[in-house]
Amino acid sequence: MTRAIVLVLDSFGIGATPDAARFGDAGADTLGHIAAACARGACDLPSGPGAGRQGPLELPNLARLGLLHAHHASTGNWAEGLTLPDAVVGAWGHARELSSGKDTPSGHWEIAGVPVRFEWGYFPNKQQSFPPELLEALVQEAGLPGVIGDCHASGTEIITRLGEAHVESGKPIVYTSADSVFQIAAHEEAFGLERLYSVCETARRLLAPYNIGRVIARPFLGERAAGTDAASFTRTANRRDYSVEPPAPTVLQKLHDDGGTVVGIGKIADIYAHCGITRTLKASGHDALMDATLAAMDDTGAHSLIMTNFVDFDMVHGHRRDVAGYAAALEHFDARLPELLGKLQDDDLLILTADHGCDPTWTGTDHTREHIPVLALGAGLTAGPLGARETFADIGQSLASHLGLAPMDDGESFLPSAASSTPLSNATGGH
Ligand SMILES: O=P(O)(O)O[C@H]1O[C@H](CO)[C@@H](O)[C@H]1O
Ligand SMILES: [Mn+2]
Ligand SMILES: [Mn+2]
Repeated sequence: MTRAIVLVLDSFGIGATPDAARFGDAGADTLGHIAAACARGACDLPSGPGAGRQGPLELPNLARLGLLHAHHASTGNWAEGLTLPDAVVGAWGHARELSSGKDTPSGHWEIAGVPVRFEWGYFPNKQQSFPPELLEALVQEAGLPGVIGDCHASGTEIITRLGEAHVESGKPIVYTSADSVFQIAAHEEAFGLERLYSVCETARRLLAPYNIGRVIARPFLGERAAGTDAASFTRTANRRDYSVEPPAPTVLQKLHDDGGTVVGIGKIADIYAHCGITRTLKASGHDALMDATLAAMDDTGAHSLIMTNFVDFDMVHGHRRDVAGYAAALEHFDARLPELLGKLQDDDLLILTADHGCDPTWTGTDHTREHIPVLALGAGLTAGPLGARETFADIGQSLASHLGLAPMDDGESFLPSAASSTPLSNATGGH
């Protein structure tokens, strides 16, 4: 009953990579800087989302899997204020990225054994970011009255700034970031959700010559409150990503082609451009994503991969530079981990990891080039260090080995060559 469960904590970096300076990210450390802010009392949340969180960061279950040791190996520092576990039960390490970008598809594809060795196209951070001929073609082919935006922006800031102009004019808001991305924001009701998706599909087609990784639909709702100047626009859960296909078959594709089952939860199917996905479970919010993961563990049989992307760390907290919210989300995720550990079966391999960093204390609103944690349990692994991994693809190679697939072209497996028969129930103390 060989299964693998991969949880991607989107943007949960554990310290800058050796090449971070090239990205302006030398010194970035998502976990370390959140921990430091919590330790100095800067992340107390008396009310609102995450209410009740206060003081030093507490991640006892992730710490037992080796998170703090992995962060220490990555940065040379112990994350401030966290309690070291009595015993580490997992195999832990940190990995650097071979891919040229620090974006979500690159990170996920490399985790699945396929690094991105080519350079993506990017749009410059200047007044008019997009080529005029591209926007003209989009307006023409999608039958739009025009577009507004045309710049680098944070998605929440730009709808606050331009939401009303969009609703009044019917012109969608187009913007980008340090990622290889073309994002389109539009009001779900005033503009229409299906119409927004259709405009995104047109954009996806027109962007082919520009080598852009993703088009993202960013629907929102809200209005200007009557009699005031305050407009409140909020993004909805109906975001949709239109990624190009991975440059080579990922371990998901290989498992799928081998007759296995690949369950993609949350954004996973979109990120892999629906390549190699057997079943998609959509869910919004970390609780629903965790619930869907637990349900999938209950009803997914042998020769399978369950992969979940926990997007709110990145989308709701990292890009918003919301340090306290990120801390609360981590603690909430940690508190739910025992439920998942309790469902592991003896032949399961569990991997917790990330796809890039998004240090909420860093300048700007973009991702940060960081090591990712590699926390693994099962498949004959013994508790202890996996060392500094040269590529995220070591995860994909380990998955291929665990699932009995032909080796991937990249990456080195960290599983013991002949998996020992140490049952998971012994390693986790009964979980
Ligand atoms: O600011 P928002 O719209 O959340 O966008 C962020 O999310 C996108 C995907 O990670 C990135 O391109 C970044 O710009
Ligand atoms: Mn991401
Ligand atoms: Mn992001």
